Amino acid sequence: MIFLMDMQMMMLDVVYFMLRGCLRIVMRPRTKDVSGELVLITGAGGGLGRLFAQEFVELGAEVVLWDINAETNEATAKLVREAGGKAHTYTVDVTNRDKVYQAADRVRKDLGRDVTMLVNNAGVVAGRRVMERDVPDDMVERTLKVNCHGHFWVSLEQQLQFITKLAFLPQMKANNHGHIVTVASVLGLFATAFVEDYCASKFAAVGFHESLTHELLTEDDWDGVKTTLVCPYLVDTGMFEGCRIREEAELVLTALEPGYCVKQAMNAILIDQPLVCIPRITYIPFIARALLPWDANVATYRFLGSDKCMHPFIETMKSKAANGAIKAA
Ligand SMILES: NC(=O)C1=CN([C@@H]2O[C@H](COP(=O)(O)OP(=O)(O)OC[C@H]3O[C@@H](n4cnc5c(N)ncnc54)[C@H](OP(=O)(O)O)[C@@H]3O)[C@@H](O)[C@H]2O)C=CC1
Ligand SMILES: CC1=C(/C=C/C(C)=C/C=C/C(C)=C/C=O)C(C)(C)CCC1
Repeated sequence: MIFLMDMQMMMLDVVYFMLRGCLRIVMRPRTKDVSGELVLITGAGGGLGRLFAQEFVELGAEVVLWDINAETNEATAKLVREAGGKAHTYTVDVTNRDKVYQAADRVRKDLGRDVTMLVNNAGVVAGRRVMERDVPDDMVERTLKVNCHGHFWVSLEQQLQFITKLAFLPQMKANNHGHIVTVASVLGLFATAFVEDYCASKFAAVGFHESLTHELLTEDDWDGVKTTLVCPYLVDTGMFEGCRIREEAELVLTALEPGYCVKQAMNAILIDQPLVCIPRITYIPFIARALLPWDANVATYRFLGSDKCMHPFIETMKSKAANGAIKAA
């Protein structure tokens, strides 16, 4: 009897959330206020990280900028300060667990408050063929460490703060709010050829986000801690320079402007949306991957030229390495 009642409730929930999802496409829910939040962004010196910092500051938040590259990180801080915002920079390699914990401690001591929002954005790509042994083993490991393990060290540290709040700081428990943003990729939802290491790291980041989200939902005391998974298609930041699909397909699916990508991600974050694929059309291959037979997906990938989309990217990286623009293996 209880089982049947539970099943009825579950089905009502399913219908309700499906209807709500449809309604949200036409009627945007209210956005939350992030002014006064302390937002930590990893990879803040890079294309998307910098824009995230500027967006949050524009909305009245204070930002803590982490990057392995002190110079680009400072450049982001300068832009933020010029816009009248508050930025605090820390040179941190997110793959170094101990250094991450030390930096988190320093942030807490320096600012006298806890980080309330975290954007796990730092990422790398080798841009060489793993299966051809063009990528040194330590570079494969680095991709996994930055794009996946880093999320653990940075988030766990922040998560521990939330737990500490709940255990030791009842007034903060009453506030019960926070947000963990995982910047993954559409390549964490469906894969393409020649980027095995990158796809593995992004699929792992998606798994990390999903499990964490489920975990936060198991405790009522944590229901104010939100999560958002950001899965962009190719963005014009230079990270995947040269990556191309079939010319005709590019008319529908062009590389994203970094500013557009971050604005879309912010829209999702501000309404506590758990997942956003940018642009929306990329939900189709995500769903198709699960619904269509494998060979049917392969046929569409071939037709769209997405099976070989990384060839020109790898060639670009090779010539960059040959010109000394990036470090060769
Ligand atoms: N560009 C694209 O097409 C897409 C990107 N993404 C994801 O978006 C995120 C941002 O990418 P994007 O802005 O384009 O890339 P960028 O290379 O411009 O930015 C990444 C930043 O992360 C920093 N970083 C690298 N390793 C570490 C580390 N160990 N610790 C701390 N910081 C580190 C980089 O420093 P340095 O420059 O010194 O390496 C850089 O400043 C990444 O996670 C990426 O995977 C997702 C979909 C598409
Ligand atoms: C595989 C694939 C496609 C191409 C995807 C590409 C080219 C993604 C590039 C993503 C990048 C660079 C992400 C970085 O994190 C299409 C055309 C959507 C069709 C479905 C299958």
